[in-house]
Amino acid sequence: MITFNHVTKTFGEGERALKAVDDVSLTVEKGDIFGVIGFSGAGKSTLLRLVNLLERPTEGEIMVNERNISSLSQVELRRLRRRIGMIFQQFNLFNARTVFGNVAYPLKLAKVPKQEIETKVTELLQFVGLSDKANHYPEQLSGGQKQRVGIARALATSPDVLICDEATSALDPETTGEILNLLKKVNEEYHITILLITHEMHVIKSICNRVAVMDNGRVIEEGSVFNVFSNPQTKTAKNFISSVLNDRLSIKLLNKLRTDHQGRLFRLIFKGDTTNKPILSQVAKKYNIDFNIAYGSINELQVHLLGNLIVELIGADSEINHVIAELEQTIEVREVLDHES
Ligand SMILES: Nc1ncnc2c1ncn2[C@@H]1O[C@H](COP(=O)(O)OP(=O)(O)OP(=O)(O)O)[C@@H](O)[C@H]1O
Repeated sequence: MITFNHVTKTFGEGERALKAVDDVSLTVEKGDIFGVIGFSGAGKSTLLRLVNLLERPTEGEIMVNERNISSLSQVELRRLRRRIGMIFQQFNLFNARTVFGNVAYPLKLAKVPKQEIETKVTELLQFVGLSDKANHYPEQLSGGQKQRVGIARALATSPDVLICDEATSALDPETTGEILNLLKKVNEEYHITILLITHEMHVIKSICNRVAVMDNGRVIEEGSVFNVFSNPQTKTAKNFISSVLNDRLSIKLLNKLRTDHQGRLFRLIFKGDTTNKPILSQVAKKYNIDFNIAYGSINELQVHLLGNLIVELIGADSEINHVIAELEQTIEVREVLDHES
């Protein structure tokens, strides 16, 4: 649906040239909720702005619905922009227009007949839960309500894609949850593909099925949320992920575990089906060793579970080695050393 093919965006020239987006290739499939995560300055906003040509790529091509958007005429570009709704961190509502007027605005621009506008806006306000606020002005609304108006307005032209620029960053955690649920509903009920950028991993964990991690303009990791979360390759991805999975130990806790547990410590990672099998107790019985659970966490990632246990294995070294070899056939096992990378 959206493909970036070796896309680079350079700002400035000569010594001052800066590659905000650097040789990015990725594909957002129809139906995805695709999240791009990165620290401030990683290039996320620029990447998003390239999709509707608010920025033009310096190199590479961007395909939307199999058409290279750089070759579109002005008329085609306007049509494309109607197929791509956008919502913003600061909502960008018109303060002088009512909630109804804000949502109706893109339809008025498209010269849709008045009666149709009335029907569409009424439907959308009901969808976002703001039917009773139609005649209110933005300043009378909470942040979450403003973002609901932003979402209704973005949906007015019945887009195929919704792009979200840090849509929940200005909201408190509870309201963030409500807006994320609403975005999921947009994806499921209106079948709209969503491309979002965020610096908060819990946003990715809550609603995305695919994720790309950006650093210094480059995509350094990309894949299904489950695969990237359960097997991150880069330090940046590991840091983002541990912030939500709660699976890394602080040095302080690790030292305490070392003092409390004299045996060897192992981290066991259970993915998918292995989370509900008594793998550990079966192997421990077979080799006559004891185990002590020192730490554990379990996370739900879409329909999959990802479990993390740190266990102390107590017994003869030769038996422990057998246990590890057998566990490794079904789950991931790592000995916990003095610090974890
Ligand atoms: N119009 C511009 N002119 C010059 N440099 C720019 C321009 N827009 C962005 N940049 C630079 O490109 C880099 C990437 O910026 P971008 O806003 O895309 O990052 P980001 O990941 O979205 O960060 P943030 O979350 O802080 O917005 C930054 O170094 C930024 O200063």
